[in-house]
Amino acid sequence: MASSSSSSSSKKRTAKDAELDSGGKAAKKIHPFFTREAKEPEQHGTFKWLKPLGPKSTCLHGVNLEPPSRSKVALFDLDGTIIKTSFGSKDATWEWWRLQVPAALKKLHDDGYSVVIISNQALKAVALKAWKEKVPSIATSLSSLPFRILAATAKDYYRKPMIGMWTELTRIFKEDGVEIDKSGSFFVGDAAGRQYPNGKSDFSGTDRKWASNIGLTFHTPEEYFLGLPVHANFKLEGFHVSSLTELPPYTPTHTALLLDPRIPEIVLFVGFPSLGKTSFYNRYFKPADYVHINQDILGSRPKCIKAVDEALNNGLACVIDNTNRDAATRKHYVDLARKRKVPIRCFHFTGSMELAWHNNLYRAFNMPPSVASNEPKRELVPYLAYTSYKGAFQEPELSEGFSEIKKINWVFEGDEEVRRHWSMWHQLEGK
Ligand SMILES: Nc1ncnc2c1ncn2[C@@H]1O[C@H](COP(=O)(O)OP(=O)(O)OP(=O)(O)O)[C@@H](O)[C@H]1O
Repeated sequence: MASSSSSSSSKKRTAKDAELDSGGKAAKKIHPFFTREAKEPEQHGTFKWLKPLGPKSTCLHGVNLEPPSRSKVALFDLDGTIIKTSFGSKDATWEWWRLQVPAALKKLHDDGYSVVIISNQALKAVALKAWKEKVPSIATSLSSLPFRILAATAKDYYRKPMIGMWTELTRIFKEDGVEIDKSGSFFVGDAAGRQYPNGKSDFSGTDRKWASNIGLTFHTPEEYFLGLPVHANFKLEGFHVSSLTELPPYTPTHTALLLDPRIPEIVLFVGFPSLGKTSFYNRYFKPADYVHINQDILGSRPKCIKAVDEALNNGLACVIDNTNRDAATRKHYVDLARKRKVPIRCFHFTGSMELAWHNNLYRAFNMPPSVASNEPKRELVPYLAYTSYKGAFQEPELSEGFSEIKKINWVFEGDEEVRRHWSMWHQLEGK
């Protein structure tokens, strides 16, 4: 089935598939550079690169001297904050962002803070190699300052504004018996979404989003190092769940979700990947013993059709939980319903592509343990699956042979902790 072919592979993604990033492009594979170095710490003067973190070693981890784990943490972005931006440069030269920076960092250490640098560095291998040489050279200039650095080298869970580097940091501190005091800690970064009177704006708002996701006080470098007034005019771009309007869970039409009296029928779902179709099935149809038909699980459309046929033979109703994006795909099931003389209802999940992509990132990277322990582990579905759904989508129509089309709206379900995670900024690239 064309519509679900992209999502169908998603439940069985291999590690290779999972390296696809948003935009459907092949993500940077982990360069052998990382795997070679992973074994031994690399010592450069007082600085050493430790074993990279994460299942795919995509989070570089280094320390200058022996940084103490303290409950108050002063966190800094690197490029455009501690040093002048030289992003992607292939040489290891650098300059302080402003001359005040080293003394300010030293003072924080003396005042009882842990100093930690948090950086996005999804660079090509040559630039990354230069960058890895640059950090020890910065450390040499800060030789008496113990600090820790974490750097996300891929477009994954570690990349700001995703909170992976924070999760690792809290874990490292916990191993030292230290709970980070969020209210006494702060983050300084230049990617603040600032809008300027001349019409220009910051290249992104990623640092401010990261602080907001975690609940940390945020400062720009100008505010923190130079004492300039707070720059209040900022705009964070991209999808945030606060933009969703509240809607009823489904359109009131002539039938309830479950038919009364219950008869064998086909319920066919239509909607972007990760828009909550399976969750909806589990919540409403599973308890009513509807058979779950899913091409990701069964492997092919003929197998789905066979399974539907068998369910109907046994007097059961079933749900086709695929993306079913176009009329040609849906026709296979409409024809089967006609042949078996049972009704077929279409449930169209109307949430946007932005919401679906957001849920995809949430599901792959940011579900709280209470949800993750109840759902199968799912890799990130490539962005291409969303754009191809959108490109080929045909609005379902009664004339296709449905007895009813019900619109299913997104309604958040979950407790405060689930909402906290789901409401974070989820983004792998762009603004
Ligand atoms: N109503 C909801 N409230 C909160 N979270 C939800 C809700 N529905 C789904 N989710 C979460 O969104 C993510 C995607 O949901 P789900 O896996 O059900 O989507 P799907 O449409 O079946 O995806 P696919 O087509 O890729 O199989 C999951 O992590 C799920 O926990």
